Amino acid sequence: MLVLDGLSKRYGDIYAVADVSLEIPAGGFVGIIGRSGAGKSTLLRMVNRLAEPSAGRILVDGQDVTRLAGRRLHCWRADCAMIFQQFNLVGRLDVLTNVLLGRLQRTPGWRSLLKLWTHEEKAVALSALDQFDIAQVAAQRADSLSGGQQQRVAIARALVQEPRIILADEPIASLDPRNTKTVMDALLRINKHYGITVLCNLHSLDIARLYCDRLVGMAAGRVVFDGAPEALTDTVARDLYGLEAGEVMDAGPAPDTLPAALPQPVLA
Ligand SMILES: Nc1ncnc2c1ncn2[C@@H]1O[C@H](COP(=O)(O)OP(=O)(O)OP(=O)(O)O)[C@@H](O)[C@H]1O
Repeated sequence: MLVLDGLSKRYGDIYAVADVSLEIPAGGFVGIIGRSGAGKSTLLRMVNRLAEPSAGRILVDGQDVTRLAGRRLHCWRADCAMIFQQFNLVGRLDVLTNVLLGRLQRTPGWRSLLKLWTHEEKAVALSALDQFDIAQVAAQRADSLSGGQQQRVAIARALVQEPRIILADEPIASLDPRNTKTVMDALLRINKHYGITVLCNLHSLDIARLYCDRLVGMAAGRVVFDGAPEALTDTVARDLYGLEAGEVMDAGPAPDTLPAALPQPVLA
């Protein structure tokens, strides 16, 4: 169980995140939604301490990760795999090596320094690529792949990290609809097949409703909605997004009719 307890982050006079309290049981697929500047990225970045909270606590199975330092903080960061909008691969390295980089924090120091991977590690990395249908590009340079392929490599890298939580910050923001579906399906597979908790910032409300089992709506740093996707009515969504509502919502069909118009998630 991940518990955010009165979590805040202040930049000067601005509260990017203000007094957020959430309980997230292991194994959930939680979508964090809200308009630009609502505090979604800052919230995610506090979970793995890329951003230091100004107040509040983060508890994981009762352990206060806001107080961790040194090796224990390093271990916590290894438990949280991050997926970014811009993939964050090393473009000049081949795909397999990029995936193996996910093992760095779990590899003894001298081997990680020399980037000496065992046969078993390479097999695991290849198998991760295979799960997302991209094993055939393992030897290619990462920067030669399409955006959707690169994001699947990033997800494979996250998987070999053996995380407890995946923090995905707008993972589909730069992808077309077909790649959006492939990448969201990959995240869903990791969540359902391996039971890894996924916290995912999403701009598209329709995608969030389709893939997540819980939505957390943020506005001005605060949580203003927390519930099942079905509970998020169009009226609440319009309040949440204000002027951006037209961009993130379909023309208004009820959630139970949305899947017909959207790509269906695929669980392999
Ligand atoms: N390093 C920083 N320094 C100063 N202000 C910041 C910093 N990071 C975020 N903020 C501010 O905090 C608020 C929340 O930003 P955040 O990026 O968390 O929102 P968001 O919901 O993820 O938005 P977007 O969808 O546009 O990324 C914004 O007002 C932003 O300008």
